[in-house]
Amino acid sequence: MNTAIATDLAFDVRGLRKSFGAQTVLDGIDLSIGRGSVFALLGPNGAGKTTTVQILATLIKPDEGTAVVGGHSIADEPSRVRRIIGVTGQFSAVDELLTGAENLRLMARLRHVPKDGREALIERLLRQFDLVDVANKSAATYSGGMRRRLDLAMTLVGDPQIIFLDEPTTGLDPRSRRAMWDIVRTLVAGGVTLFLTTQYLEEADQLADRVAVLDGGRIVAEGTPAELKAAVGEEQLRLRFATAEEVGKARDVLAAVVPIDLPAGGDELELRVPTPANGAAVRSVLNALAAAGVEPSEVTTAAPDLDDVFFALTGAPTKEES
Ligand SMILES: Nc1ncnc2c1ncn2[C@@H]1O[C@H](COP(=O)(O)OP(=O)(O)OP(=O)(O)O)[C@@H](O)[C@H]1O
Repeated sequence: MNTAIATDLAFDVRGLRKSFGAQTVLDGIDLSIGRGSVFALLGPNGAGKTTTVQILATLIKPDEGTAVVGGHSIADEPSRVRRIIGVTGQFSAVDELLTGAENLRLMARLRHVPKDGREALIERLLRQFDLVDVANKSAATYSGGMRRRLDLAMTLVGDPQIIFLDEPTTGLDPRSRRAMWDIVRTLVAGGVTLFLTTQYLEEADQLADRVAVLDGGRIVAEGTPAELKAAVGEEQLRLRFATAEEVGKARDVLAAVVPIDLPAGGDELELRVPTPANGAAVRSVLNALAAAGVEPSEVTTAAPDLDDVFFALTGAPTKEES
């Protein structure tokens, strides 16, 4: 019996909870994600991103809560959910002993792609994912980027409506990361819904229509990347100093000028000061510093990034679990 629920939502998630032993990993997660959009679940290592994906992909069960994925309840119709999703995770489905083409062929059989369409599909995917030249080489010889592309190509066999990408670019070099982003953009143009997890703020910013920030088992913020950035002001002054001592001094001086805790910058020699990017505002910051005898070695203005958003929301920089 098909008890599909009519909805414009690809995901309708209410009150998901999950603990492992005494450790509460998800402490009440609600999500509404429209069809055809890219959603990014952003959080540091150990925040519970993979656990969320595993629950929504019906690989593990939540302790509490409900989720409707592509119109099907994960509790009542897990096999229907499985039929319309594809999952690429940190544990890839690629069989290293097989070639790229053989991996795709195996997946086509598993996904019941009709026999007469299989080879054409495999050729198309090899082309789409730039794997034609290595199609007949064993996957064990592939670079990290090639393996990730093959994994994603395998996920597309069977035309899933919803694709989970669990940290798709972790460990890839910048070039492979950009290549993966381009592939993701092509997928979205084709109409699929993407549920992406990432620790990279820039990745969420680049790809996602909406972002949710997961911290301490809860969603601490949700919105478009632009909305989240707006939460920390439109502009910031980035001040770089020569020594940590100068940074400390500047922090004390600016505490009187800017009435918020200053987030640390990309490294400990940078301070990020939320301020309008106009002459008067910038001058007042620099004058206050000069009066105290602290001179930044470098001054730039920039839009805040999602690192700043994370700091503003949680009072701490993104932290990996210890
Ligand atoms: N099967 C399990 N048994 C016990 N603990 C688990 C299990 N799966 C996950 N955990 C724990 O749950 C927490 C969240 O893990 P999860 O993998 O969901 O985080 P994550 O946000 O995906 O992190 P990462 O970026 O490291 O993959 C971690 O502390 C992890 O050790």
